[in-house]
Amino acid sequence: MDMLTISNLSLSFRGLQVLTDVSFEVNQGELFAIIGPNGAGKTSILNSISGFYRPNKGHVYLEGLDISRHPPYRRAELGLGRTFQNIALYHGMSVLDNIKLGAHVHLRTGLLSSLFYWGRSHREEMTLRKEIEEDVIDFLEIEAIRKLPVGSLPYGLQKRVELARALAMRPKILLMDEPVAGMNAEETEDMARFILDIKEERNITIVLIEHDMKVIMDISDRVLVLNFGQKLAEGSAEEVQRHPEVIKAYLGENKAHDGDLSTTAG
Ligand SMILES: Nc1ncnc2c1ncn2[C@@H]1O[C@H](COP(=O)(O)OP(=O)(O)OP(=O)(O)O)[C@@H](O)[C@H]1O
Repeated sequence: MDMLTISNLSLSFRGLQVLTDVSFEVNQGELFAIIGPNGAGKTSILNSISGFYRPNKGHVYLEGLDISRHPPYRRAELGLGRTFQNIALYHGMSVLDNIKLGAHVHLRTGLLSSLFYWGRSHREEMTLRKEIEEDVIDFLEIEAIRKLPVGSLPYGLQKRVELARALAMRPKILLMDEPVAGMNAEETEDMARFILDIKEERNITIVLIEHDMKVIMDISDRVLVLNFGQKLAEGSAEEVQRHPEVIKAYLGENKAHDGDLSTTAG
């Protein structure tokens, strides 16, 4: 079964058509990239998947379950994790406290049961919390900065902390909006390696928006190309790179005259 199915999604804002009949599937364990020119609707797709936007038409299925009407917090509980284009962290708080905000999604006991069974549930919660935090901190190699305020860290590390918080939610699928935007070459390389590790070692499905074509070529299994809110092409990075419509729309018309123009599904 697909991890994520997007079926005939259409979205508009006050007459502005942002997405038109977009459909695609993401397989379990896959790294699926969405690319396209500025304003093509990439972030709007992520927002529709995570529930921040309500599409006018279409459905979103997570492991076959129709979550189209679920609010964002419910989708997060079901395993949808998310990182943002602009870092969404509490800058005055420590790295560890920011990560804790992610881990709390998975605490089993609600407030009421905590009042009745405080001793046991509290201990369980603390153990679970600690396990998740330690695991994520270790995995992303941020042990040395755990006590520092996020605002004092260089940009690349802040992005890594944001990723840590998303992982602390134990997602089945992680939506990432431009994870390497604004990073220098070394930070980009580190982040690309962590994204691959998340997929390969943790078996987490990833949907990624990115403008950095080298990163796309290096790490993605499949690529969807959007243009003016519509699907233009879908295939391997190699395939979409050679697709004439993609070259025309996205990579620059001049390239349409070199090389192989063999096509893939559109
Ligand atoms: N909340 C909103 N209200 C009104 N218009 C919106 C809203 N969100 C997105 N749009 C519009 O939808 C279109 C697609 O925007 P979106 O951010 O999804 O594109 P994008 O492909 O992610 O662009 P970029 O690569 O520049 O981030 C744009 O014209 C944008 O102005």
